[in-house]
Amino acid sequence: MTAPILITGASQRIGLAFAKHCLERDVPIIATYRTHRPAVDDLVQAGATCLHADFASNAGVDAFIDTLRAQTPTLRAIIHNASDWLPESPDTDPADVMAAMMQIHSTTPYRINLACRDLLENSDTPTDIVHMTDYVVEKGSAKHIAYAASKAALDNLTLSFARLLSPGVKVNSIAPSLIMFNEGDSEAYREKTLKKSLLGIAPGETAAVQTLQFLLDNPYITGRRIGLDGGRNLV
Ligand SMILES: NC(=O)C1=CN([C@@H]2O[C@H](COP(=O)(O)OP(=O)(O)OC[C@H]3O[C@@H](n4cnc5c(N)ncnc54)[C@H](OP(=O)(O)O)[C@@H]3O)[C@@H](O)[C@H]2O)C=CC1
Ligand SMILES: Nc1nc2c(c(=O)[nH]1)N=C([C@H](O)[C@@H](O)CO)CN2
Repeated sequence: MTAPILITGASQRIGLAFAKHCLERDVPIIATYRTHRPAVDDLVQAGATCLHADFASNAGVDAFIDTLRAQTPTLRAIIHNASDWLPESPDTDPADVMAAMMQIHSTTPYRINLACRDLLENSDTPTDIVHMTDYVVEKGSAKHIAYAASKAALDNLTLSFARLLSPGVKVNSIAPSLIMFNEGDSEAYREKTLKKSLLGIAPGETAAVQTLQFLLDNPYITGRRIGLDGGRNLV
């Protein structure tokens, strides 16, 4: 029986694309969703186990962990993909922005990794944790300060968990910059953002899926950050 891959935040965009990619390769998937979309029903139809989870509170994280552990005795990988891209705003208390960003991007992966390490270690072949971070861990962000700090915390979790879980579990980050736009992004924003990298494109979900698969397939990379950013660091 092939151990399943857990991917969080898989009801849309990159998470959904990776879940579909795995199912097409007959790799079992446990996908979390917060919002029930038709895509969740499609994943179930395709054979995925879809679990509702809201990681905004520790109670929600712990309830998910209990459900996950009742679902499977082993995992092939954990992909921490769930994320909110919250900007600072005059309407929001900065303390609330920081708390929300740290909760989803740092506390949630931290608690799940510690509580579920045995599901990864119960394997006679290498297993993986992948943290989806962001290029801004290198540079910060003037408009998403708490978001960037929380992704930098996640980037650092990669180093600690790589040390803690070696040699059985590889732990890496993927640090994307623009992968895909959001509905409603203006033409002006799109034009400005495309110019931020050398390659000047929004590659789409496939670029992230390819990078995830590369890490799962590679037996000799751990504790590393893979920049998926079109050369943004050189602009
Ligand atoms: N898209 C891009 O260009 C870039 C993406 N990244 C990173 O790559 C990853 C994937 O990006 P993308 O696909 O755009 O991500 P999304 O913005 O689409 O978010 C992924 C999912 O996270 C889920 N989520 C958010 N908050 C919570 C919560 N409190 N509890 C449970 N689930 C939650 C949402 O669930 P639901 O919809 O079900 O409510 C959402 O579908 C993210 O970590 C992102 O930060 C980094 C740089 C660029
Ligand atoms: N959870 C999300 N994080 C991020 C998103 C997103 O849509 N959801 N988008 C970006 C931008 O594409 C940014 O990289 C453009 O410079 C960043 N993070």
